[in-house]
Amino acid sequence: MKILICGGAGYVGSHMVRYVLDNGHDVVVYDNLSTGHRGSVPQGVPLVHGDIGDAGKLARVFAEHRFDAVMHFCARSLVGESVTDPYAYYENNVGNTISLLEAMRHASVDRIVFSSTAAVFGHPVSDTIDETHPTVPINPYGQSKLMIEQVLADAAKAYGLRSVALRYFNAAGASSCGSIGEAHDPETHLIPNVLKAVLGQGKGLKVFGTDYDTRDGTCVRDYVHVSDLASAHMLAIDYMARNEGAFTFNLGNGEGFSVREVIAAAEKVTGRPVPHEFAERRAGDPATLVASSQQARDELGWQPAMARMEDILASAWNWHLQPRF
Ligand SMILES: NC(=O)c1ccc[n+]([C@@H]2O[C@H](COP(=O)([O-])OP(=O)(O)OC[C@H]3O[C@@H](n4cnc5c(N)ncnc54)[C@H](O)[C@@H]3O)[C@@H](O)[C@H]2O)c1
Ligand SMILES: O=c1ccn([C@@H]2O[C@H](COP(=O)(O)OP(=O)(O)O[C@H]3O[C@H](CO)[C@H](O)[C@H](O)[C@H]3O)[C@@H](O)[C@H]2O)c(=O)[nH]1
Repeated sequence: MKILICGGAGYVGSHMVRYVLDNGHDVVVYDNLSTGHRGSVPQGVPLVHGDIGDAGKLARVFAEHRFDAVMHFCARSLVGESVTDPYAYYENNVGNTISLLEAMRHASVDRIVFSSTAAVFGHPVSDTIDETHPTVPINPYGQSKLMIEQVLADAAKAYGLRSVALRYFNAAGASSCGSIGEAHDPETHLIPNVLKAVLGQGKGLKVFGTDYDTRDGTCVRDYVHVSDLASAHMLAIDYMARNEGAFTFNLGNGEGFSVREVIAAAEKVTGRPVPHEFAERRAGDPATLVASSQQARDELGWQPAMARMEDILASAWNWHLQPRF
């Protein structure tokens, strides 16, 4: 197969590129490098430096290659920024995604895997979140992703588009070879900030909130390894070959870790203390987000291989010791 990976220079996308290549398929990366890195795209993989909002450039790429499917990782994805600058989020995550979908339609490419998020659910009403959980996003980021899930459902009916929206919980970890990892600037995610604190990098780790209704007062999240997210995308491509329509799956390991537990596990894995201080709650953080991924296991045949927190942290630590870009 030949797959167009939009956002393939970013964190999750660059792990996807390697996974697709390792499985013997061809890849073209399309990325505007707004948050991605040229250096994270492997040598020899075509990288088109372009924006998915640029209909002309997209049309040329679709005319030049015959793609079997698209994987779409492009987004703005900072929850706080989405609250202060919602236009930018709706423009990129909704408007530009529709431009990509239009380009696919014109080129008769009818399969897409879309990066959705646990942020579509808002405040959970059950201990674990499955696909039947209500979707009531509490910020424009989550809302923008939910809007595209709706667009994909409508496009299935109107144009016969096949799609799988994968709602990742908290993506984490790095490639086993240590060549790529999580390199956002600014970095807002917990695990990289914990490991930077170990290394004395960054502004110092702050634990946002200690008065949540959780076992130790800090927020609980379900961390899922990037390579397991990648395997789910390949399974989603297989799934679309067998099934017509628009589908959504939740991707997590079904186990929650509090911020304090992540810090403790990082101290164990690195053998070093994690300097940190306690701070006010961060706006827009639900207390607990834990997935039920039974549907992904049953229907996609998904089996996470790096589900243990120690393994996730060890892979991230390996990269943080020698970040390449
Ligand atoms: N990281 C997580 O924990 C997480 C969790 C849930 C969902 N997601 C979603 O997964 C996807 C990937 O996340 P990530 O952490 O790898 O983000 P990232 O910022 O590292 O990667 C996004 C990539 O898309 C590119 N991009 C953005 N807008 C573009 C545009 N208009 N045209 C072309 N390229 C564009 C960026 O340059 C970057 O390379 C996003 O859609 C995000 O919302 C991430
Ligand atoms: O320096 C930090 C960073 C994070 N946290 C806490 O650690 C937990 C995890 O925070 P992350 O920023 O790592 O991830 P989020 O849970 O905020 O993830 C949200 O944003 C992601 C995209 O950035 C995904 O879309 C995801 O689905 C969505 O829930 C939160 O309780 C947060 O308050 C800290 O205490 N200190």
